[in-house]
Parts: sequence; structure tokens; C-alpha cells
Amino acid sequence: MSIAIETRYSSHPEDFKKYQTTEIREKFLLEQIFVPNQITGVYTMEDRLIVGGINPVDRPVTLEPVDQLKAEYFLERRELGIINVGAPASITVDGEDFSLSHKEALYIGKGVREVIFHPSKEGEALIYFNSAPAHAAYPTKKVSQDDAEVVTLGSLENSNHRTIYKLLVNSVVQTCQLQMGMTELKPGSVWNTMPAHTHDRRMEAYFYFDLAEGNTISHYLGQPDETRHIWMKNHQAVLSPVWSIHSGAGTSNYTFIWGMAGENLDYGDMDVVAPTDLK
Ligand SMILES: O=C(O)C(=O)C[C@H](O)C(=O)CO
Ligand SMILES: [Zn+2]
Repeated sequence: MSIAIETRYSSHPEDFKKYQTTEIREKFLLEQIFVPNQITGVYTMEDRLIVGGINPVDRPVTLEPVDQLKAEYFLERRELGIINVGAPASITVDGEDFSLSHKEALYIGKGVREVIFHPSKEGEALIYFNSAPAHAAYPTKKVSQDDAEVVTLGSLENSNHRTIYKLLVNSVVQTCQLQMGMTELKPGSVWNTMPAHTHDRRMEAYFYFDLAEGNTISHYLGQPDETRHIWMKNHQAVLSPVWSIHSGAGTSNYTFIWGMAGENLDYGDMDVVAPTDLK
């Protein structure tokens, strides 16, 4: 079996206040997303999102059903969003071949029976994925940065100048509940999602990458008036329950992938927190 998905249960914000560093890391941090020739990830009970990485090195890796799903095949009742964070990748979806360049995305709909991830001929194949329960079968669609809805936010003066590429969002591709995109920080800027926000309607997961050797990111989580932090490395992911902010500051700039599932498909539905109200 080349797929290993760990179950993680939800946390109550009142309990979260009592967690020590180790418990915060065990419950929210995904330390090792990429394992050679494996699909590795977490099935979180936060909106039942599955978050993980795929790293085919010297043989193709197939998306097999996992026990948590009790399904004949992985996408029997689910949709899948993938973003290539490595070398040019090739993926076979029910017999059709797709090529993804670095930072390109692919939406794969419910009902697809076979997904195969191939080793890259040009370097390391590193594919990040999110999967959510789905009620309808929408077509598989490749989305590049040119197809994305793009917004630039922040400023160098505020150390938060960044470009948000909304890749798998409902203005670009039909999905059931999944939304995914990528935010690139400009050189000299280190803060993402500042001002911070929550959205009770959707949980979120982050995956940090393109962080230069020797650097780290302090990711902030918790209710706005009760925050904690997790020191994160390149190629690590973190879960954000609906009650939690999800913001971060790096010791240099970086890129991250955000993914959400839940009540609505409205990216702009956020409850923004003034920086001076954070505690
Ligand atoms: O830098 C940002 O701001 C973001 O990328 C925010 C995420 O897209 C997000 O949190 C969406 O809800
Ligand atoms: Zn958010």
C-alpha cells in the first residue's frame, strides 16, 4: 500500500487554550508531507478535508482508497485538488494524461476511478493535495497561474506585500466545496494574512514552500484573542479550525498554498481582525 492517511479529530477552542507546544504540534502540524513513493497525509475531522503530499520517485503512485473512506475507490464520494510544487509532473486521470508545470493546479472531480502520479523526468515530483467530500461530479480541469483570479495585497512598508492566485475557486472551476490557491510573498515581505481573519463557515489548511534554506516561519493559530504559534519548516502543512486565525511571519519570504472546505464557496467571506485586537 503506497498511501498512508492518519486521522485527526477536531479540537474545541476552550481545550486549545490549555495545549502545550507538543500537543499543538501533534494536533495541527503535518511535519512530513513528502515520503518517497508514497501518498502521505491527514484526514482531519475539520470539515473532513484530507491534506497531504505525493512524491513518486522511481515508480508511479496510485491514489488508492483508504480505510477511513469505506469506499470502493478514493474519489467515489470526494473531489480532489492538486498543486504541483516540484518538477514538471504527469498525472493520468481515468486514462487521460495531464502535465502540470511548477505551480499549476488540477481539479479532479467525484467519480474518477483511477488517478496515477508518475515520477518526473526533470527532477523531483512533489504534489500537494486537498480532498473534500463531494455531492456532484464536476469535470477534471487544469488551472495555470494565467487562468487564476489574481489579487495583490499589502505593501513592502507593512512587510506583507503578496500576490494571491485563486486557482481552484468557483470563478475559475466548478467544485463542490473545495477552494485552493497560492500566495507568493514578495522579497522583503514576510507576513501572510495580516490583517488576520477567521471564517466560521470554512476550515482551512496551509502548506508552506519556496522557503530558502536556513529559514523558518512562525505560523499563528487560535482565536484572535488567544493566539499561539507553531514554528514551521519548508514543505510542512498546518490545519486551521474554523475558530482559528491563520497567519504567519517568516524569517524571509516564501509561498504557501491555502485550501478550504465547508459551508460556502465565497472566498471573500471572512471576519477580519484588526492587528491591534490580536492577543
Ligand atoms: O495572504 C493572504 O492573505 C492569504 O493568502 C489568505 C488566504 O488566502 C486565506 O486565508 C483565505 O481564506
Ligand atoms: Zn482564511
